[in-house]
Amino acid sequence: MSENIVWHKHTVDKTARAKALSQKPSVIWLTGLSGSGKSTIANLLEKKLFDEQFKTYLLDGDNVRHGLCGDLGFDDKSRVENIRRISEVAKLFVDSGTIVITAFISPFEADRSFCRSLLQEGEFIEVFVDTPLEVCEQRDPKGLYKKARQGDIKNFTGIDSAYEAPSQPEIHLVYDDNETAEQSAERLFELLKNKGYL
Ligand SMILES: Nc1ncnc2c1ncn2[C@@H]1O[C@H](COP(=O)(O)OS(=O)(=O)O)[C@@H](OP(=O)(O)O)[C@H]1O
Ligand SMILES: Nc1ncnc2c1ncn2[C@@H]1O[C@H](COP(=O)(O)OP(=O)(O)O)[C@@H](O)[C@H]1O
Repeated sequence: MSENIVWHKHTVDKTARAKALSQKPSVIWLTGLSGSGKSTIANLLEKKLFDEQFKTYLLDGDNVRHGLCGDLGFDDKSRVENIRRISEVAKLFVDSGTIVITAFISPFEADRSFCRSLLQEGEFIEVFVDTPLEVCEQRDPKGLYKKARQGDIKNFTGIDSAYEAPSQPEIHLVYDDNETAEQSAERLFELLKNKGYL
């Protein structure tokens, strides 16, 4: 518990780091079903930001679950703990002056709100990658929906585990049948710029 632990205030703080990096640190939080395009779009978006000299870091569900959250499964309690840890890590990155992109299903509104509550006003940008379940299931890039339908995976989001869609995301990236992943990433990039988040 933290009752006997005192917070150290450092001389070099977030404001100084952000100024040195000439950018507005933030968390661009992508949420959506498995196969909705979070990882693909996040990856393409990071490349665009990187190419424009922004200092970024991408936290991705599958990767984080190999290390920091390698001990967690997919029951509701594990998902809550997963997002709690990621939120705290994202906050540290923001403190370092970085623009963080996250790509997690993050199915529960309360957990996404928790991350928002850790940050200052304007630092949390929720992006709803709103691809319908039928499309995600048809894509099935890792064959997981097939396994879930066969009963080989339990608690699969959208099948037998809940997804709570964001009610007021900063950006609602609505699925477009004719759009490539590159075009979706470009659309997101332009929305972030036009809304003044970058
Ligand atoms: N039961 C179940 N439900 C959903 N997803 C599953 C499951 N089992 C494994 N996977 C794979 O794990 C990835 C999701 O991890 P996340 O950390 O993003 O999930 S969560 O935010 O804690 O809900 C998810 O990655 P994405 O497909 O990129 O979303 C899946 O590849
Ligand atoms: N417009 C699009 N945006 C994102 N992904 C798309 C799009 N069109 C097709 N895809 C494909 O859909 C799949 C999405 O998988 P992925 O990015 O891993 O999703 P998630 O991280 O949400 O599970 C990839 O195979 C990607 O190439």
